[in-house]
Amino acid sequence: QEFRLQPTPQNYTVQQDDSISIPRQYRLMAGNSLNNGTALPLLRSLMPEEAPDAAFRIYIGTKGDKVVSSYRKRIPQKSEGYFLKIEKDRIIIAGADERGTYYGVQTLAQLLTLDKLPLAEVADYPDVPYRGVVEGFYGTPWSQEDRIRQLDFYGRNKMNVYLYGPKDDPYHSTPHWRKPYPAQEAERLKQLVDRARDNNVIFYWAIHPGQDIRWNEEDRELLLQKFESMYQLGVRGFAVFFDDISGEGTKADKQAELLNYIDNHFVQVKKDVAPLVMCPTEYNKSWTKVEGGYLTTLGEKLNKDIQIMWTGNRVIATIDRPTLDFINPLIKRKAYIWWNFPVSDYVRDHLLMGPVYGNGLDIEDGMSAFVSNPMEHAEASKISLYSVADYTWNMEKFDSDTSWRHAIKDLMPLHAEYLETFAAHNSDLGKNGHGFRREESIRLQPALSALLKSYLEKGEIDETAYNQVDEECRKIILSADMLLASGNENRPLIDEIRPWLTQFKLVGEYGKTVLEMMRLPQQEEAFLPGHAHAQALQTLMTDNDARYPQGVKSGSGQLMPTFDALFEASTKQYNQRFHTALNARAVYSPYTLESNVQQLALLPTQQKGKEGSIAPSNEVILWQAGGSLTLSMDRPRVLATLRIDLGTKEEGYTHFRLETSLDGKTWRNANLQSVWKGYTMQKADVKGQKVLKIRLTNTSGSEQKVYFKAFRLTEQE
Ligand SMILES: CC(=O)N[C@H]1CNC[C@@H](O)[C@@H](O)[C@@H]1O
Repeated sequence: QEFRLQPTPQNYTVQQDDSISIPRQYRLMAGNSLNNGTALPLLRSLMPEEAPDAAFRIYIGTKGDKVVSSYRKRIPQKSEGYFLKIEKDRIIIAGADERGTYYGVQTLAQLLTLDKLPLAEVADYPDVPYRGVVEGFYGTPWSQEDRIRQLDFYGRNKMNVYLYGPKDDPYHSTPHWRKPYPAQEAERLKQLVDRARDNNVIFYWAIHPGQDIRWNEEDRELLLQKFESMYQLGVRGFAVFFDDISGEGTKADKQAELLNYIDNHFVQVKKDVAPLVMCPTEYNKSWTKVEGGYLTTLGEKLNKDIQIMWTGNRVIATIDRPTLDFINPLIKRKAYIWWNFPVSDYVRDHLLMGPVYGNGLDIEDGMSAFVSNPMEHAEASKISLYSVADYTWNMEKFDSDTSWRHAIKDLMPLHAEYLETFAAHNSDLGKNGHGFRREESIRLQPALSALLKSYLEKGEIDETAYNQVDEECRKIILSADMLLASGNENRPLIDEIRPWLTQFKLVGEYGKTVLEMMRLPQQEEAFLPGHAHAQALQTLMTDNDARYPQGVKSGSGQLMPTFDALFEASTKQYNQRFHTALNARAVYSPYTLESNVQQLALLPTQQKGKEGSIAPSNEVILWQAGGSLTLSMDRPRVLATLRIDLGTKEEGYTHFRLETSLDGKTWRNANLQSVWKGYTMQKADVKGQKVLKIRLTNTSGSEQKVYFKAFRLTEQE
């Protein structure tokens, strides 16, 4: 693929017919303003040979430095803007500010990867003021090495903020947000803060106190002391997240009072701290009752420089002009977008490796920030993050597919074609509680549907489509093997996605086996081995790695549904022809969920062996009075255990009634016994009971706010 600068610059011209060889030595003319910045160290790391008498010169400085005064008018008048010019005997890098100058050097770094330096002129600046990542997901927090690599990646891609807020860090959230980090963790955080500075990234440390904060002076002082301890580690950006909580901590006026206090007595006092950021409890439109006044209270009371985060019209949503036209007037400032993609903590059996698309290309003026909440798989998230960097720097010129392909090449240049095959078929989320879906297997979709359509409707094989799908299955198997054997090119990535690569290969083999079956439903003997092999592959694809209790899904959007449908159709044909009863069901979940509780209705059910479950939800569930959830079996089954965790203490369960039924008409109570304290995990005494349905109803007469952390059953052997 052709060379491109990343992110796409606002203005970039090259003299086509000319270039210079990269100077071995150069005389550096640097402005004083850069003395303790990171632009010079970066430049020196790229071009090591400084020589006072060298003919070639590099002029580098920020607006106001004498050394670049003659280029002053060429510097874009925009925060973090820069002017870069390569001439025969000199390079000029002039920034609107220190970070702009640093970005000019990052752009030069990319040009230096070419064999010869083009006589280029770049006048560049970012569209969105704050661009980057919020590590804000549930699940295994990123490791120290993950974060170091991420910060270097943000520097190269001109992202300027990283917000540290992993939900499962006990010192970020309940129970230890009031306590300073133990020495070892503190030291690691200090390393990250230093690495962020090297990459000109503002390191924000976020606190998530809302689940148990008390609105009193003691907690306020404890929170400020915690911020002070982080400031001592070098942190210069602070955030308070009030998402996914219920109870006292959700009050807007109290939240505003606390934030203003922090702003007035900490942020404004320190003078070298970035604007305070907060995540509201009502952080998306589907949960907001405007007349309730939560958002307007924040909009009116919060100091104007405090940033307010927003995930869009729903928890997981793309961002467009109507989204911003709704929220900005309410909060009386530009929303600080928290984009919940490619986060996968609600679909942990999937990887989200597809293109970044669906956000408006004309909304740069409507937001103060756009930060992505990524997957717990740091390296794999870089495909999306590369494109988020591209999109937020130059929105109008953003091209989703071009950016996606370059993101893949950036991640694994030597294996890009194989990683692209893998990523193309691992992008949809599958059925999920948020109803958010993505395109998958886009290029193969026409062949998949043509193959299926002709086979189902006419029992015929569309040879063109057949050959395309067959060829793709070959590429899938090859890609999986090539990536698994790719050695040190990007070992951290392969370590993260290895279970999905193994699964991906099985999907390819399953596809080939099903394609062979399609040719044989009239052959009494020859059909059988293929059918048996297909079933073996189905077993291997569902009983995958015990280390991934949440399961591992690959190609679930298009490939697997097509292959399963073809497996069923060919087997049904065979059974009709030879009056046999071969199993013709490929994918089979014996459990179905029905609910009139909006946030539960779409949750997928899972089965692994004798265990059945409803996928948990991360957010607080607004469970209306009389609302119920019913899990139905395909036939009566004998239960061993049922575990339900609503994340509430003992008394919370008194608001609910659990019932079982054998026929869906007559119901009997199953009472809930507590099995351990803390977040009470509940067990229902259904041992040995044969049931067809299980129903959980809010019988309290009023709306209940609970979590939905677990709903798991086991059947008797
Ligand atoms: C503001 C927000 O989205 N908070 C939560 C809850 N919503 C999305 C989840 O997947 C989490 O990753 C996220 O941390």
